[in-house]
Amino acid sequence: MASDRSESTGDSNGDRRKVALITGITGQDGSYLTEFLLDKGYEVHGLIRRSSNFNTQRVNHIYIDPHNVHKARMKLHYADLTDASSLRRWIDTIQPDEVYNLAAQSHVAVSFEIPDYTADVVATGALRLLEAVRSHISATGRSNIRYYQAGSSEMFGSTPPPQSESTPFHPRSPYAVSKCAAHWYTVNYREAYGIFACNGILFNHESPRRGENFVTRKITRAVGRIKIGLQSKLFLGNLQASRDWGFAGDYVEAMWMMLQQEKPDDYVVATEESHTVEEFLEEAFGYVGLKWSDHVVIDKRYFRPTEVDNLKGDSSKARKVLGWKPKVGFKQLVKMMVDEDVELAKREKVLVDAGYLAKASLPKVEVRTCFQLQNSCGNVSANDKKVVYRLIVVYQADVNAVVHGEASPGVCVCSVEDIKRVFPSLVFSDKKYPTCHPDLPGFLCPVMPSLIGQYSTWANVHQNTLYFFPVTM
Ligand SMILES: C[C@H]1O[C@H](OP(=O)(O)OP(=O)(O)OC[C@H]2O[C@@H](n3cnc4c(=O)[nH]c(N)nc43)[C@H](O)[C@@H]2O)[C@@H](O)[C@@H](O)C1=O
Repeated sequence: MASDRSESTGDSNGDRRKVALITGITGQDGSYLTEFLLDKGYEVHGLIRRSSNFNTQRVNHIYIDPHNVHKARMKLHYADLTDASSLRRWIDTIQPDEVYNLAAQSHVAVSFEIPDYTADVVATGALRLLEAVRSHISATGRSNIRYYQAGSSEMFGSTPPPQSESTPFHPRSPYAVSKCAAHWYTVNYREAYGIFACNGILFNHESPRRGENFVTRKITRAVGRIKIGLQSKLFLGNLQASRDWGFAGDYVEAMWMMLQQEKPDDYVVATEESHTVEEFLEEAFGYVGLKWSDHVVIDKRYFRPTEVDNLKGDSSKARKVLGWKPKVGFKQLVKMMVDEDVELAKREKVLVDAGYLAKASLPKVEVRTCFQLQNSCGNVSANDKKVVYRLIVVYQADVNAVVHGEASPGVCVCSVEDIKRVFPSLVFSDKKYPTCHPDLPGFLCPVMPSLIGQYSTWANVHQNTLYFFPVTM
């Protein structure tokens, strides 16, 4: 994996290539920036974290066997923002012209769960990298090295829009506080040591490569799977939060532009348009002819202890000084993501239909009527016209993942259609297992929460078992 820069830093004319070092190269932005820099003729080195699973999916299409030194202009090295010695060693070895610090624990909600780690990587990690650059310059005299720090609109937090470079920060999560620290470390190293260091304050930027637990991708993945019949419900948190969503491919160009200026500075990068999560839903589901309200269920677990309500950037400085502007608008971005995720769902469907995905992710399912449960509603006759039957699934996390597109164990109530979609091989006999009343509304019948509370405490309710319960109308 490792190599130094001396093997391949010249192009075919013998001119020295520019060399970039990227932390976070395996992420969404890292992959787009790598493609962008390779197109510009750079040699790109990426620092990656050791993981027992391969985590390089987003750059695999760029990777060329490093034994082919003339072609392999992207190289990967093991390092970690929590390991100062690895950062200094790779900067000394690679001798980059430009350093892009894109690595982070970047999930805002997760930062409430692992605040210490988030601060270590996002805040102190940036400090370690700046310090590695500073000490490298001091040891080698290579003072032309340029540093880019990935800042975030989350730093503005509760400060009302529009937000520009002069808007005060009011961070609302451990992630955002850590990004503020990284921002000010960068300013301080610029002022204290004269390092060419820039902060890009990027508003939300999305793409088909976005991680699947950020809200836009979570929505477009679900739209694809719902459209293809692999999923029926989507669980989300606060739909009223508003974000300025742009296309990640456009934003990496702004990062590079900042480092090509005469003087280092800080820039807001944004589309200057803001939409709520609900508007994103409307656009994404509407694009494939679905109604989001038929599928979305609000789940409190996705609400954050402190929310950022409204982000809308003022990127006039970047537009004026850098000459940057976004090429992809909101509708085009949603369309691009949904199109890709419908294709992805089609590929998943092939595996499900061939029995491969189902084998891996679905346990065997048993079907029972409530009459088979001890002390249950055996006194209700299946022929009683006042009684309609609901299907209750008691399931494990992996079945749940298919039913809901989420992953937590529990009890859920769904329609027979949902169950048929999830378990296509189940045979439903009207005689043996009565189906739901056709007029029964929606997904969760109003009487069902009490039933769930009642039955889920039963000792003899089995996992991976479908139960029919009678509901008196
Ligand atoms: C610029 C900034 O951009 C990103 O941070 P984010 O804005 O928190 O992004 P997100 O997609 O996680 O949430 C957007 C909004 O959507 C709401 N929301 C509702 N329901 C769900 C939900 O189910 N999941 C998620 N993730 N969010 C949900 C959630 O409460 C929030 O208001 C990161 O790249 C970050 O690294 C960064 O720097």
